Amino acid sequence: MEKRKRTVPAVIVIFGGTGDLAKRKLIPALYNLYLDGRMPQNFQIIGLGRTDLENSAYREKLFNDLSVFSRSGVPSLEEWEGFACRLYYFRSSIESFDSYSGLEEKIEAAEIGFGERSDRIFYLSVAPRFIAKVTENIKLAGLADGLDHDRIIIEKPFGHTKTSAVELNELLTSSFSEKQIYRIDHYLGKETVQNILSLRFANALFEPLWNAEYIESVDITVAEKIGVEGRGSYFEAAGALKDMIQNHLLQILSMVAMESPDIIEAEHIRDRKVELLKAIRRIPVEEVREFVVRGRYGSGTIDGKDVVGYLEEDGVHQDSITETYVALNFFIDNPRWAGVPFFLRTGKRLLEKSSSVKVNFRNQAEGPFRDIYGGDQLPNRLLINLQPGTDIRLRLNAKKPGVNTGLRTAEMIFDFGADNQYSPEAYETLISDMLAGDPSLFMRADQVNEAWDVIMPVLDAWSQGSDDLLVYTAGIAPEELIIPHTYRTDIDELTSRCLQIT
Ligand SMILES: NC(=O)C1=CN([C@@H]2O[C@H](COP(=O)(O)OP(=O)(O)OC[C@H]3O[C@@H](n4cnc5c(N)ncnc54)[C@H](OP(=O)(O)O)[C@@H]3O)[C@@H](O)[C@H]2O)C=CC1
Ligand SMILES: O=C1O[C@H](COP(=O)(O)O)[C@@H](O)[C@H](O)[C@H]1O
Repeated sequence: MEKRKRTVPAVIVIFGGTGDLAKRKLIPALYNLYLDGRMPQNFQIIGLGRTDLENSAYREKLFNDLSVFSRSGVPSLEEWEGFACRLYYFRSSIESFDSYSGLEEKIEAAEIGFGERSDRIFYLSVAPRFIAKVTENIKLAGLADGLDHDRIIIEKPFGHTKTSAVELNELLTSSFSEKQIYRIDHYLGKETVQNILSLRFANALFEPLWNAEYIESVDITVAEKIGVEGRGSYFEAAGALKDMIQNHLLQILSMVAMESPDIIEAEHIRDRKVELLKAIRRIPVEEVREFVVRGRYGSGTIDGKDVVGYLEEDGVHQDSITETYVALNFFIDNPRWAGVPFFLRTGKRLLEKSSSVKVNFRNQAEGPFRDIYGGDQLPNRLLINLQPGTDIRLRLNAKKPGVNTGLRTAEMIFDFGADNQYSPEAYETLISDMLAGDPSLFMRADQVNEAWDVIMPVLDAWSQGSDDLLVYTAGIAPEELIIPHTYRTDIDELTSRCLQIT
């Protein structure tokens, strides 16, 4: 790991400094960057919320949160004190313009201590409905100037439809330049997701085969064990399609399927991703039920413990039609992928946490081994485990040992974690890049808009009725969940999938 002390001071204002994301991801990421010597020499963090807290109580709360959520475990008192003395709380309402002059005083006080103007970073870790108001107030109060050193970070979901995302982008770009806006998709900060591009484009092995001639289908799965974890009211308005597919899974799909960028540089990569998103065939609204399946978890058992169904979660309406599982079958209309089904699925309250990409190569049953192929032999498959496992497994057919011509399947395994001693959390990578002014791993406006365009027909179809919403038992294995009937393939475990949704 390269350690660099940044020389320009920074004030980081976290709108939503008392929220779930701040406690579980943002503060741990900032603390670990501090431990790793990757924060600026001078910095201050100002957490903002309505909760009544003194600085000391805020620090104490974050110490307790860090102890639970940080990859570095319980902070040592010495290291914590070095960090905590740069941590402040500002109680205020983000909707009231008056509170922004108080915030300005806090920022300026920090800058007086630094002896110079700092980079001012505004992290909007608040519900999407606040984003327009907060950015407007930051601008009106003159907290940020038009130069690149002041930045605004926007959490997902970015908008709630394509139209609202376009409007939000227009509003943001009327106050800030594109270089100042960092739209987060934390999956892009994951090492294993970034490695998809290295695997594809730094190896002569895969790229010549990475097309419809050799690949039969691609599965992208993000399975979660957790439920909505107290975020019921947020999830009610989102659902798995907007919460996961519109952003994380479409970004993974873009990296798996995009054309090669000329060089590994932000704009080149983003251009190729946008082209890919544009090439995804839009599912006609009247065909959505054939290509998309949705479900909601009922009660069940996970790790031997009973868990409640989605409808019993706090903040969820009794007549909710929100989906916690979705599976879609996409096609990509370009020469590379003609006719290859891409199958994306994600769900909460499944048997285990497991995210992967499976690239299923075509069957070689017609080759010279045709008489002995079959039985235990399976087509080649590249399995890219993204989390929590972080390995890449290439399934091969090899000679059976002994005096015969038989075949057996074998696996070549590369364990991404084994040689990777420094393994930052996604938010560490993203915050560090943002502090350095590097937008490569952030979403450009046109990427966000295209991703919405891909899912809009599904939202439109779902707005017409919900009798296709199925209920599954919490704790079920993802393979046992129903998939769109358009997704047909002969390959191994998919054939054993059965309908378990009741
Ligand atoms: N939590 C997660 O795992 C993830 C969250 N996100 C996104 O991050 C953002 C934040 O989510 P999350 O932390 O879960 O949300 P929470 O509901 O946990 O937190 C909301 C925060 O906003 C503050 N807030 C709400 N209203 C006001 C107001 N009027 N004035 C001042 N502060 C206010 C709350 O402060 P207080 O309660 O003190 O008033 C609290 O700090 C959302 O956009 C979400 O979609 C994205 C990915 C994952
Ligand atoms: O953005 C989100 O992601 C998490 C899953 O993130 P992971 O890094 O743990 O895979 C998901 O639980 C949450 O609902 C969603 O908003």
